[in-house]
Amino acid sequence: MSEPLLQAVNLQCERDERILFRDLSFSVLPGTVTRVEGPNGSGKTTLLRILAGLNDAWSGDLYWCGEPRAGQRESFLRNMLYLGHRPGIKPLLTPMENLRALMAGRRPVSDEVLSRALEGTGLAGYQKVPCRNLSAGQQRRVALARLLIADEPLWLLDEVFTAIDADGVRAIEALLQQRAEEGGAVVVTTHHDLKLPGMQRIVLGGGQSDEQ
Ligand SMILES: Nc1ncnc2c1ncn2[C@@H]1O[C@H](COP(=O)(O)OP(=O)(O)OP(=O)(O)O)[C@@H](O)[C@H]1O
Repeated sequence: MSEPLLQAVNLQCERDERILFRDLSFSVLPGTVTRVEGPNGSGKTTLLRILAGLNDAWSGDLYWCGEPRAGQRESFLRNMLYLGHRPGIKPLLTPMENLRALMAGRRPVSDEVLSRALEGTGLAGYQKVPCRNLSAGQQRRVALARLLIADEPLWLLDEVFTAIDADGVRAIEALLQQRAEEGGAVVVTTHHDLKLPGMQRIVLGGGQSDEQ
């Protein structure tokens, strides 16, 4: 079996004197999609932010490619893509400008590639419209265009299906599956009834983790 990209051992997180999860252990293997599920407030976003390195209020161990993640910050950040539950785009900027900003500090990408990614998420003709004039779903699609130019093997995606129509949902599902088939790994929180072959589930809020 291949080595996990990410491994969590006995993770625990407490918020406002309430334990969100404890003894949470799982491995994120290359070629897999993992769905984090649970009711509102069960800690899905918190867990994803912990995995992404954006939340330090936890105990336990996290490993990146078999080594403690803390000692591999640079490699981890270079190879991980995190999309938060808000689209995280700037309303005054156009989709092109936003996508360019989302790629900043990563690698140079031509306008042609950015434009094709926006077209790929259904935003043809909107590349130069300020994002404040786009619908909620279109704004989400600006952020999702980032996935079409992502070469990071690990994707951590928080509620990316929010405000997306049925065709868009199918397109995202296909994208997640494709990333896994290419040898990457995806961890996604969602209330959407995501079902993919071999999908691993992490159930928060009193449930248990298993594999479908
Ligand atoms: N910045 C914060 N400071 C203190 N408590 C917080 C903070 N963010 C979230 N919490 C608390 O942590 C708990 C888990 O929140 P979290 O957003 O991780 O849940 P979730 O499972 O993603 O919920 P939802 O399905 O509603 O998105 C909640 O009880 C929330 O009140």
